[in-house]
Amino acid sequence: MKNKTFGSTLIVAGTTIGGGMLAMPLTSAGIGFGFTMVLLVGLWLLLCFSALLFVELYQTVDSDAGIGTLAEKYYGTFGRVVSTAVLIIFLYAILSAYVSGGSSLLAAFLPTISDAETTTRIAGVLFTLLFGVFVIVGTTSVDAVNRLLFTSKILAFLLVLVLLLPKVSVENLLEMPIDNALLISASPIFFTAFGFHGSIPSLNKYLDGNVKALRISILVGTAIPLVAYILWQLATHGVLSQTEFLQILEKDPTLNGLAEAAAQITGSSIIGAVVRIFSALALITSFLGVALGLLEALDDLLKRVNIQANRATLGAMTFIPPMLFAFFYPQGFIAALGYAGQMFAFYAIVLPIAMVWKLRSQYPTLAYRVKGGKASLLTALVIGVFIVIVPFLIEQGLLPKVVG
Ligand SMILES: N[C@@H](Cc1ccccc1)C(=O)O
Repeated sequence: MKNKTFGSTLIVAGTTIGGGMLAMPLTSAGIGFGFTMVLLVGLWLLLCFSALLFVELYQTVDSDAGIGTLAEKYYGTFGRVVSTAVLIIFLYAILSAYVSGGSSLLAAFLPTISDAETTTRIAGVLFTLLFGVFVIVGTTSVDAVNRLLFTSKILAFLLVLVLLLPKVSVENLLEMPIDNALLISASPIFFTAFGFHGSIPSLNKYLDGNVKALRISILVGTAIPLVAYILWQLATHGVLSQTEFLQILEKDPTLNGLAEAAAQITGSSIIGAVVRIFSALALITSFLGVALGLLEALDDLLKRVNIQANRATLGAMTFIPPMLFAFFYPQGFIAALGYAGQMFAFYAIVLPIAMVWKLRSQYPTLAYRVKGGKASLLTALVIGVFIVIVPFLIEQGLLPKVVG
């Protein structure tokens, strides 16, 4: 595959732009466009910074090391166990969510087999097999199919923008938050929307530990979602007034509600279909990146206990649990997803900061070091930990509720 840096950039962007993007406009309905921009840029900085910390860390280990191996290097067996558990549970939970989303999408195109539930289960197996194969074959094949799917996703998105942007009114964009605290309540959703960090080890391996290439992939690969999110918020906030937006939320606080409203306002009958195509592609490209990260996290774990599993076995371990979960115990992964923000914040913010803290005293002269010194490490840590607490504050009634 030619130009792996380009491919890796698209895998970062493809994994990042997923379900989070679809939830964002509903979550920020009461915030107004201006303040939503502040949230977007701030969280992009935070998550891009933490991803670059992994680049710094990878200078000190083999290019095929997983996050567990990194954690063991700096925090011993305890580090390995905690980070592996958190990472794997998180990736299983969101992969289950993607399998379940993918199965209902695909089921709509299949004839009914026996009954609706069986059809959905069969669709889930087909969906997983269809896209899982690329993951099992390897990063090169994920790169190839992701280029195609990501390009289609961007085209669908551009079409949505073409339909919506002419209807944007500046007045809508200038609306202020109905409650400033909503900005904080919305932060966990925006935070995970910039997530892709479980896939960094796979990409580092794919790029043979090339620091510059990984850095570029992360910088450009997260800048693409930032631009897409800004345009998406511009379109949705600009087309709907805050009152209209909040009314939709009361009626149907899902993507369907949003697509419906957009269809009414633009008078376009195809917008609903285009939004749905876009969301299917968002789901598939995220599925690919997350599954790749999970497969290699399992590989890293097995190697540690001296088991050399081939990719087919790793594939079975990656895909069978989410399928079973999605079909037989959906409550289980929904419960796990409830803690997605916390698990994600742990392995994507707290863990790399803790590791880099040690790394900088052990290796003071490494070629690449993320700018900002201790002050930015501490600031990122405080913000990361605070975001973890937000859902609890909402539960306690100390912060207003948002949809997401
Ligand atoms: N950013 C992804 C979610 C995700 C978070 C963390 C890692 C991988 C994926 C989405 O919006 O759907």
